[in-house]
Order: sequence, then structure tokens, then C-alpha cells
Amino acid sequence: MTVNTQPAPQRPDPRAFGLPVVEQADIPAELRDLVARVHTLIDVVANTGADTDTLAEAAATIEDVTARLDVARRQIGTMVRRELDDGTAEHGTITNIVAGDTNPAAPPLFLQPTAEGVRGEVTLGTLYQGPPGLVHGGWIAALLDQAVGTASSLATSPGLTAKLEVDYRRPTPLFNPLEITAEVRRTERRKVFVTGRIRVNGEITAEANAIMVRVEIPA
Ligand SMILES: CCCCCCCCCCCCCCCC(=O)SCCNC(=O)CCNC(=O)[C@H](O)C(C)(C)COP(=O)(O)OP(=O)(O)OC[C@H]1O[C@@H](n2cnc3c(N)ncnc32)[C@H](O)[C@@H]1OP(=O)(O)O
Repeated sequence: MTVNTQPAPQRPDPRAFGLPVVEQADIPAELRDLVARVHTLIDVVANTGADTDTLAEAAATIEDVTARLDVARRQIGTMVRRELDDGTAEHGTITNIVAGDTNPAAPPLFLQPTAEGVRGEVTLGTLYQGPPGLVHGGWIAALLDQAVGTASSLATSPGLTAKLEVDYRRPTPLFNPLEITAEVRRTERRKVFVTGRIRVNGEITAEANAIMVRVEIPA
């Protein structure tokens, strides 16, 4: 695997903005296990053909579990700090819908730096279905948004998506490994022009061109 050998740019510490930071390594194994099991549960519920007695029993059990877990909620904006393969680190919101470590609805997509930008792989099931057997177009945009945002953040500094234009070239199938890549093309003041792609078996199914606008970080 190729990694970015350029010196890492100075990245802001979210704590300076009042945001709590959790080290990825400090997320308890039990929470990771719970997140994975709930992810499976969501998929099973979405597809179940169980009888009504079983459904009612399951709903009561889950109501009970929900009440037990609904304690000491995290502050909105809680960040997770992740060590990356190139020895640098990144911050992301811990409940990010695409990549959040503690979000059972997230695929999740974890991106790593490469010589060109970022790369990750993810396989999506029926939770992300739009047309029969295919990934929902909004989710394709979400995956690409995450990729261009991360590429921009790692190459420059964190920003918000100002523009995201997606070309849907081929249907993107469920249950197939999706290769997600993104790379910064150029920067212009606070604007970062980024391209992202989804490939299936080497063929591009969707491509995005985005403008990220870097947030102004006080000195
Ligand atoms: C503290 C540490 C945190 C760490 C954190 C790390 C996170 C790292 C992982 C990230 C991974 C997440 C990936 C998901 C990323 C989202 O999902 S972001 C959420 C969706 N996006 C939004 O909500 C953005 C909403 N829009 C806005 O807030 C504002 O319009 C913007 C985009 C911040 C720009 O506003 P502004 O800062 O006032 O900037 P402004 O002066 O208007 O424009 C600056 C430049 O951008 C241009 N521009 C502005 N809007 C546009 C546009 N729509 N089209 C074209 N050009 C535009 C302007 O023309 C101007 O260009 P120049 O004059 O320099 O040529």
C-alpha cells in the first residue's frame, strides 16, 4: 500500500473549540460489539418476516434495552481521534452517519491516506437500498461527500462541503465491495477542489466533483 509521505499539515485540536475528544483506541470493545450487533439488528428488522407475537416480544425487549442504554449521552459534536496508517491522526464526529465509530446506522466507511488522497472499501447491504439490488443515490452521494471531505481535511484543513456534483455513471450494486477514493485537484484561497470516485471491480460507477470551503480557524 502507498502512503502519503508528505509532512502532515497542522491540524486543529477540536478541544480548542470546546468539543470533547475520544481516542479511537479507548472506545470499549463492548461498545464496538454492541454497535456491530445493533447494525445487524437494524438489517434483520428491516427484512424480517417473523410472526406478530415474536415482533411484539422483540419490541418490548428492545424498549427495555433502550431505556437501560439511554444514560450519560455524549455531547453533540463529540469527536473521535483516529491514528492513520501513515502515522498521522484525524478527527471525525463519533456519530458521523457514514464513518462514525459508535453509529450503528453507519456502514461504516473508514478511509486511509494514500499517495494521491484517501481510499477505503465498504460493502453495503439492503439498509442502503434504493432501486432493487442497488445502492440509494443519496447514499452514493454521502459516501463521496465523506471521501472528498476527508481528502480535503487531510491535505489542507477541515472544511464544509459548499458544492457536491455527482455523476451516476453505472448502477452501484449492493453486496459488492465498493472502492472509494478521493483526491484534491487544486486549492484557491479557502476553496479546495476535490474529486471522488466509487469503483466496483475496477469500473467507476459514480464520480463527484466537490468544492470544500475550509473553516476559518482562529490563531
Ligand atoms: C474544529 C476541528 C474540527 C475537525 C473536523 C474534522 C472533520 C474532517 C472530516 C470531514 C468529513 C466530513 C465530510 C462531510 C462534510 C459535510 O457534510 S459538511 C455539511 C454540508 N455542508 C454545509 O452544511 C455547508 C453549508 N454552507 C456554509 O456553511 C457556507 O456556505 C460555507 C460553505 C461555509 C461558505 O461560507 P463562508 O465561510 O461564509 O465562505 P464565503 O466567504 O461565502 O465563500 C468562500 C469561497 O467559497 C466560495 N463558495 C461558497 N459557497 C459556494 C458554493 N456553493 N459553490 C461554489 N463556491 C462557493 C465563495 O465564492 C468564495 O470563493 P472566493 O471568493 O474565495 O473565490
